[in-house]
Amino acid sequence: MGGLTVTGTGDPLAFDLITMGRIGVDLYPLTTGVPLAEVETFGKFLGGSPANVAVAAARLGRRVALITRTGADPFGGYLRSELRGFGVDDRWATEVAGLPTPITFCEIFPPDRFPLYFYRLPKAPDLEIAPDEVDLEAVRAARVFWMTGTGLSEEPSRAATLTALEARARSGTTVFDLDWRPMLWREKPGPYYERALGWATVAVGNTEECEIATGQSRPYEAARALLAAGVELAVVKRGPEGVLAVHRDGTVAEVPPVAVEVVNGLGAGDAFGGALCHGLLAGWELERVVRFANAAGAIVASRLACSSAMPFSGEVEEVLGRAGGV
Ligand SMILES: Nc1ncnc2c1ncn2[C@@H]1O[C@H](COP(=O)(O)OP(=O)(O)O)[C@@H](O)[C@H]1O
Ligand SMILES: O=C(O)C[C@@H](O)[C@H](O)C(=O)COP(=O)(O)O
Repeated sequence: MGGLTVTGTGDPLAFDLITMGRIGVDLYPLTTGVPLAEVETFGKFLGGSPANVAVAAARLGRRVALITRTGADPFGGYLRSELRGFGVDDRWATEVAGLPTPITFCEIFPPDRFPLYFYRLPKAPDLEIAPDEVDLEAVRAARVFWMTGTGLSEEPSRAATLTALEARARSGTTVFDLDWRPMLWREKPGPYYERALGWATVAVGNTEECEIATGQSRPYEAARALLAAGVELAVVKRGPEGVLAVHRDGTVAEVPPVAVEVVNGLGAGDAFGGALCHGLLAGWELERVVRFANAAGAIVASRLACSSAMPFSGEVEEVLGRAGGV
């Protein structure tokens, strides 16, 4: 099977990747294995899954922008400055008056328990992205467009996300990150996930997210159900068990995990996502794309932070070399 081709409009100013959705400040304990009630020192990081994916791809040398909203407050300013520092274009990371920039705490209990606590009330500014504010020309021109399940949880973000998807009309590579954060939903996600799947060419999710999207949680069944829902490539992230990717043309890549000592599993999925975009943009064979993303995910699982922990290409290649990768 040949490489996976990402087509674009040929516009030299087009972004390699535009991600759309939430951003926030991650306030993560600087001590691990300690309950939140007893933590005394926290680190402040740019967070929010699609923001992390944008940072991950920028670290790998891609031209990236993020469509999001922050509060009109000092944390909003901090996030824009961080985006620029990470090399992510912040022109569409604008402010919403009257809503605070969200913050997210977590607890870190390695190797496999990392509960998240979202502070997004009364409403997260990123859910205020409106359809008429989205630069559809830029969205259409981007070689890869990435949106998330959480962006579908409330209006007007839901309409804006679906408008962006429809504008792409399945051209280029359009990724639906099945990203399921149940505490951020007040409705059943099924109908909205189904509509988004109809516009996506790639679906990525962990087994729980695949079950929400398709009713199937076993990797092969889930991948088949995602393909049946319309995508060309189904990617099932399996945490410490690695990854399964199945392409509509019959190509399968099943990759075991890279062994690491886990510090904080949060952010692994986003590292994986940014690296997946990078590999698809590079036109690599599916096996190489998935191995690269798998290694990027493992690297971030071995680090405390999410955004600032995203690996550079050389770091991923080094891990692949040690693991005997392709
Ligand atoms: N403990 C781990 N050891 C090795 N690789 C991991 C580990 N956790 C995650 N990864 C890698 O990162 C990918 C994404 O992590 P996962 O936890 O499945 O996603 P999410 O954070 O979205 O739930 C996995 O498919 C795997 O490639
Ligand atoms: O946006 C979130 O869901 C939480 C983020 O703030 C955080 O950076 C994170 O947990 C990312 O984790 P992942 O989606 O599991 O990679």
